Amino acid sequence: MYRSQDEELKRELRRIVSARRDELTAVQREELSTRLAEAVRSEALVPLERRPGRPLVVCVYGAFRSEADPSAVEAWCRSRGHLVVAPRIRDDGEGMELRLLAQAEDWKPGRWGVPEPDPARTELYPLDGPLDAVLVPGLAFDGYGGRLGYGGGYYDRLYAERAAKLAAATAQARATSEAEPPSASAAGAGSAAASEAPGTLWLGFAYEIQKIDSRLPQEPHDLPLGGLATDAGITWFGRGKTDGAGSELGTADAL
Ligand SMILES: Nc1nc2c(c(=O)[nH]1)N(C=O)[C@@H](CNc1ccc(C(=O)N[C@@H](CCC(=O)O)C(=O)O)cc1)CN2
Ligand SMILES: Nc1ncnc2c1ncn2[C@@H]1O[C@H](COP(=O)(O)OP(=O)(O)OP(=O)(O)O)[C@@H](O)[C@H]1O
Repeated sequence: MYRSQDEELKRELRRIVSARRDELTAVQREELSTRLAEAVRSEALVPLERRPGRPLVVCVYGAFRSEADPSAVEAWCRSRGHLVVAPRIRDDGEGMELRLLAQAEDWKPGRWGVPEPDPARTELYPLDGPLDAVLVPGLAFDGYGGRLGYGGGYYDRLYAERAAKLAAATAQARATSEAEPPSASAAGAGSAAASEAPGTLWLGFAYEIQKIDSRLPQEPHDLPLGGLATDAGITWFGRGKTDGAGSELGTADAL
């Protein structure tokens, strides 16, 4: 079967970087994940706390295989009264939904053993609801916003579905406000777009050893990361890296 050069390269990189990650011992993974969580807290979330007049909403994931573990970020968010959400692969397998994780016990192993919010214990969170930061897992990252995942395209689709919903909500709010100016009721049912929430920070979350020097192949459907957090700190990737929820974020000076 025909396979493009990029697909071949991605396959090879997935193999190399996951092997490198698998070499970390459990103790090393824990130490590096602690450092990573500290970087995310101090360089991204604490600055974001200055922004909304509401608790932050932060999307984490449950680590599997030898992934960097965001559970310290999760615990910190709860201790500050912020909301924690996480993605779950929908029953149709075609995409992901977000669910509100009220407590650390709400995880359970899902498809492929990937931890996900237990659908029996957690509430759905609207895809176009306020979302301040999304920690994005991956196998390999470059220093230019490129990301390589397991190849399901799940995070790319989550980004695209949210952006489409936000765009629809914005169009709806605009149509309503044109119909009945300048009524406050035109704000449009509490969606992030209508409430003019600043954009969502899509932040890669990985060990420094997952960063590669060369540029990863990029495709139009790849989600635009605002930054990459590693145990060595956060690299920011310029402006306009949001899902369309409002003003741009993802540069340190925009925070
Ligand atoms: N913690 C975590 N959660 C996540 C992701 C992730 O990378 N990390 N994902 C990021 O998108 C999604 C899950 N994506 C995954 C995609 C493939 C496989 C997997 O095991 N694939 C098999 C091959 C399966 C096949 O080809 O049929 C394999 O690699 O052996 C696992 C997770 C959603 N949740
Ligand atoms: N917005 C989208 N709508 C439909 N399909 C998509 C979308 N984005 C990505 N895909 C599909 O997902 C597949 C995998 O994409 P890619 O190789 O970029 O995954 P990945 O980013 O490595 O994986 P993941 O996000 O699951 O970690 C591609 O075949 C692509 O067509």
